[in-house]
Amino acid sequence: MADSAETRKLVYLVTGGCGFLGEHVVRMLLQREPRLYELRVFDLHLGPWLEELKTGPVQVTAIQGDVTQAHEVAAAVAGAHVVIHTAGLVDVFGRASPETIYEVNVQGTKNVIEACVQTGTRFLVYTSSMEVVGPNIKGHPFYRGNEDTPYEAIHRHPYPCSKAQAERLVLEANGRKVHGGLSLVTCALRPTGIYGEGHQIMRDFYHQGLRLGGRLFRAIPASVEHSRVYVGNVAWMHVLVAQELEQRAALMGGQVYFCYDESPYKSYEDFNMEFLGPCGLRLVDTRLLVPYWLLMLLATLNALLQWLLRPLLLYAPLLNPYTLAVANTTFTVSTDKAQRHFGYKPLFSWEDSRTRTIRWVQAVEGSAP
Ligand SMILES: NC(=O)C1=CN([C@@H]2O[C@H](COP(=O)(O)OP(=O)(O)OC[C@H]3O[C@@H](n4cnc5c(N)ncnc54)[C@H](O)[C@@H]3O)[C@@H](O)[C@H]2O)C=CC1
Ligand SMILES: CC(C)CCC[C@@H](C)[C@H]1CC[C@H]2[C@@H]3[C@H](O)CC4=CC(=O)CC[C@]4(C)[C@H]3CC[C@]12C
Repeated sequence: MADSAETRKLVYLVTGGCGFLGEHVVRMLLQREPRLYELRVFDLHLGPWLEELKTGPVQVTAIQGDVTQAHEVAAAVAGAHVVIHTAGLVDVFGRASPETIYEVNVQGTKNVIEACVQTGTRFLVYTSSMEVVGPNIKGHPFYRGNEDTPYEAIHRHPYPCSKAQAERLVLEANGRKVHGGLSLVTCALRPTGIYGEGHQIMRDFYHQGLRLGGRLFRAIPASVEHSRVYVGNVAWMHVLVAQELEQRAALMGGQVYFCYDESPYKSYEDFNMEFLGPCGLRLVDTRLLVPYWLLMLLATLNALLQWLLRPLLLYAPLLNPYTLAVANTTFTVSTDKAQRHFGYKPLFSWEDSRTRTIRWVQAVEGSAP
């Protein structure tokens, strides 16, 4: 569509717009939404990179705010046509308290919904998570499942519990009357493990490998497969849903969609090695040396240490009972619901996603050959 002033009339708000996914959503909107007049980026922590975005035809408004504060959310939402709500505490490492996780992920989402209703914003896209489904506390595998696959979604950990509650609130809000008398149209997207430029856990793995002399020690059997999805494709799905939600409200309203692309099914560690291998790391297979019971013992000791040290410092290693359980339970998605409902196709191929991620690891860690 030609870039002309009369086509630019929409106001978008992205909460969590300075996060790993949020930044990619912001940049994707600027590249792929020709109707954009104003892009509001709402985050607790604003990134300096936002300044470079203010030189284009779209008005980029940086809003430092807290989704737990209803009045701040209402002020940011007022006048927006679409809200893409990605803000959240993504914590399975014990960094934040369960109360804080609930406050941000559930109460924060309630505040966004109520702000849409009070100010008349009609379209809300929520970033949910695969964790709303599983893996469950019984360790049941979810093998090539889709949005309709029966699965006993039982959670105890604060993070998946909070995401499940928030998703339910968003879906239940679909159809509510907003200020002005029209209906709210909501939709929730469920990414699996997101990877790509800006993925902090990938960076943590790389640093761990450097500390261990260029080696990482396998803790997860190669047979345990996880679905992963490239951040650029997750961002693209968010933008496409936002663009299609008005025209396809009857079909898409109140629906959930897994985020997927052509990334291969692999164990979490083997998948990471697709990027860390070309950066010089090697995965040492230690399944004979480090049996599961020993890993469970180490994970439990980490949790105990975290609890003991909490008054003094934050000790939050990757390995804890929850991450070990999730990593050791197959969770793979096979679906085309997003394509059937709103024509989604991945924007980035697996080869492109892999190359971009490798280049990012090499660039940020100075390991380029
Ligand atoms: N990283 C992953 O593998 C997956 C992430 N998700 C979901 O995607 C969303 C984004 O996750 P990531 O980008 O990975 O996390 P992130 O931590 O990089 O980004 C979250 C953003 O939300 C902001 N935020 C946190 N608390 C806030 C508050 N009280 N008020 C305003 N902003 C606040 C943070 O400052 C951050 O910029 C989250 O909702 C998460 O649950 C879903 C599936 C997988
Ligand atoms: C035994 C090892 C030390 C474990 C290392 C891998 C773990 C840190 C990660 C294995 C699976 C990851 C989670 C999964 O991708 C699903 C997720 C969805 C989200 O919404 C947020 C992130 C996460 C919980 C993700 C976190 C890291 C793992 C537990």
